[in-house]
Amino acid sequence: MTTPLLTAEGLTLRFGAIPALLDVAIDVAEGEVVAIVGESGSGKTTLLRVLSGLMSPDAGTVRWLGQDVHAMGEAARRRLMRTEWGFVHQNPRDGLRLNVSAGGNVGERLMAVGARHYGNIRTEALSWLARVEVDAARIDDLPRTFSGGMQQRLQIARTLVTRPRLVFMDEPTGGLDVSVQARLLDLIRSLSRELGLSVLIVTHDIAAARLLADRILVMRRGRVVEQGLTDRVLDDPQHPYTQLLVSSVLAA
Ligand SMILES: Nc1ncnc2c1ncn2[C@@H]1O[C@H](COP(=O)(O)OP(=O)(O)OP(=O)(O)O)[C@@H](O)[C@H]1O
Repeated sequence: MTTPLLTAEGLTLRFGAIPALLDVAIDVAEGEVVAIVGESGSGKTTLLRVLSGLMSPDAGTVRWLGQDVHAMGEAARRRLMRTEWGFVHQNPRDGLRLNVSAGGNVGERLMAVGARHYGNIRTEALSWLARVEVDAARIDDLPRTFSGGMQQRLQIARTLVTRPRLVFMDEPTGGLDVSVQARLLDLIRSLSRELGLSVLIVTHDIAAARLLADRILVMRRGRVVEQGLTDRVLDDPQHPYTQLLVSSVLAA
């Protein structure tokens, strides 16, 4: 078995009386897509924030290649965010710079990891715009003139251009039209396979989890109530809550 890139155990975090995370364990292997599903308020976003070091747990550890994420210090964590990790936010405005051109949004990430040659940066930005199906003619336009789906595809290009090993995605298709969602999910699936990315995706959309994920974790009230290979969890759910979740999708 390959050594996991990210491992976490015993994660517990309370907001006052609210237990957002209770003894959560998770790991993500190289090239693996793991979906975290569950109802609103079950702790999915909090888990993503704790795993990516944005928030400290009351108890438990998170390790990246064996290194304690919460003990490594802000500078080292920021470096990880620029290099080996990527983050795709639900709202593209949280992941893009709206007053910078589309090409600039992609190019400045390359500059942040040391690229200096303007021609090469522009060529790479153009190639990434093509990969995420944004018309090359829009390279100098500001993202605010883009549709929601285009902004999200641009955010993906900006995130992936530096070839991270692990990408955290928080409801990346939330708030988009159904047809736009489907196209975006296909894009995420093909890029993650092509690049051998590890992805940790939070979603309340079971269909999205089925399409993308190798493994699923089901959360409820801060706990992981069930986890396993995607087909096993969705076709033969063991926990009553997962059964409810799956049957409510089938009934919809
Ligand atoms: N900063 C905070 N202060 C107080 N309570 C919080 C805070 N962040 C989250 N919570 C609470 O912790 C619990 C888990 O929230 P979280 O956002 O992680 O759930 P979620 O599964 O991501 O929900 P959603 O799908 O609606 O985004 C909820 O009860 C929420 O109200």
